Amino acid sequence: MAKRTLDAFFKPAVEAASKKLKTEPDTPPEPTGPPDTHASYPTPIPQLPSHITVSLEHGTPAREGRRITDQPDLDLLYFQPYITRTTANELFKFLRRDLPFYRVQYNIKRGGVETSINTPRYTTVFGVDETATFIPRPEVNFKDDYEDDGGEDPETLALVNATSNTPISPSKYQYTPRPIPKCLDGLRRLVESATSSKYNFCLVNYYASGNDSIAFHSDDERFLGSSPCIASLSLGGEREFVMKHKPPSNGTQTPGQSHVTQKGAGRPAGQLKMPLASGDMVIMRGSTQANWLHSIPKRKAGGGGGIQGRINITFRRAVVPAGTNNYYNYNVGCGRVWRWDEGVGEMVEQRDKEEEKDKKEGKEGDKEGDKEEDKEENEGEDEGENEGVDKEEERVEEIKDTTYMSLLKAGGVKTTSHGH
Ligand SMILES: O=C(O)CCC(=O)C(=O)O
Ligand SMILES: [Fe+2]
Repeated sequence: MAKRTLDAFFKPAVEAASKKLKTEPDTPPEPTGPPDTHASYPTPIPQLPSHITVSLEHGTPAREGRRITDQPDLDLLYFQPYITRTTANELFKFLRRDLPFYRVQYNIKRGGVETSINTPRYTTVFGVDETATFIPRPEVNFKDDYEDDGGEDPETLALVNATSNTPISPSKYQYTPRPIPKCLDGLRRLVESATSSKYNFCLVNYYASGNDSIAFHSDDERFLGSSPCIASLSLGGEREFVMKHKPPSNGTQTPGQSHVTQKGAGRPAGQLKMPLASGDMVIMRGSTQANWLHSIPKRKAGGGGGIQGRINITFRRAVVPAGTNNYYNYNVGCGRVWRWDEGVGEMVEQRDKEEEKDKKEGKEGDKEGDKEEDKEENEGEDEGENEGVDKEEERVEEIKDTTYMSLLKAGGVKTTSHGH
C-alpha cells in the first residue's frame, strides 16, 4: 500500500497523540475515534488509543523479516519482531479486553458416529470473502451520526456484492459477516504493505494458558485458492510454534527429514520449532500450506516471558463464500460471547439479556437449572477431559492426513477442513 494512503489512515491518530502530549500528559490514552458499531457485533469495538496507532505506523517493521526457505517446500518470512515488544504487549491487552471471544463447540462425524469437539482456545473472526465487501452507507455517513439521539446506532456499513455493489441477500451466508473493526484493520493494511499480499479475513486466537492449543493442521482449504499467503502475528506471552512436513504419499521418508536439524534426543525428526514472542510475525506462503503442518502444542505452566496468555492474529484471503461460512462456523459458532474481566483476570462467559432479566427477577428454578448446566460444562473442563479433547483434535488431524495421503495418490485433491 502507498505510504500516502497509510498516512491518511493514521493522520487523525498522529494529531490526537501530539495534542495529548501538549495538553494532558497524565490522562488515560485517548482512542483514535468513536467505537465501531455493527449489527453483527455483540458490543461496540473501541478504536486503538492513538499512541498505539502512532507507534504501529512509525515503528513497523521493528526488524526486517528473515526469509526461511532451507527446507523442502517451505517459504517463510520471519519478523523477530514485527512490532516492538512494548507496543505489542499494549496491543495484546487492548485486544484481549475489547474483542468478543468464543469457545466454539462443533460436531464431527467419524465412522458414522457424531462426536462433539471443544475448541481448545478462545477464537473470534472478522471479514468476508472477496465476492462481497462492506461499503459505507452514504445516507448514514453523511449525517452527523455520532450525535447521540437516544435511539439505536445507525448501521454505518452495508454488505454488498463486490462487483455490482448491490446488497447481499441474507440467505447467502450462514452467519452474518462482521466487518473488520478499525483496531484490526489498520494492522491488516500495515501487514499487507509488509508482505505485498491482500487479506480480507482476520482470525484471532486467545490462548489463556498453556492448556490452550491448536493441533497440527495446515491452512490449505480450497476457499483460500492455491498457494495462500497467511500472515500470523503473535502478541503477549511466548509460545512455541511447531512445524512438520506432511507425510509423503508413498509412506516412505518424510521429504526433507534428513536436512532438518534435530536438537536433542527424543525429538521427532523433521520438526521446526520457533519461539514466538510478543510482536513476532511469521508469513507462510508459496507451497508451505500444501506441504507443511503447524501447531501450538499445549505446554506446562511457566515461561511465556512474564505475560500470561497469548493472542495470535492471522490475516488471510478467502476467495469464495465457503470460506466465510467455514470461518464463522469454527471461530464464532452459536455459543455465548466471552469477554475479558480485568477484575477477576480471566475470560467470563456473558449472559444473554433473558438470563440477566431472570437473574434480576430472582427466578430460583431457572438458577437451579443453570447450576446443572454449569456442572456439566465444568465436568467437561477438567484436565482429563481436556486431554481427551486435544486427542480428539489430533485424531481429526490424523484423519485429515490420511485423507490427504489417499487423495494425493488419487491426484492431489484437497481435504475438507475444520477451519483453523
Ligand atoms: O497461534 C498460532 O500461532 C497459530 C494459529 C493457527 O495456526 C491458526 O489459527 O490457523
Ligand atoms: Fe493455522
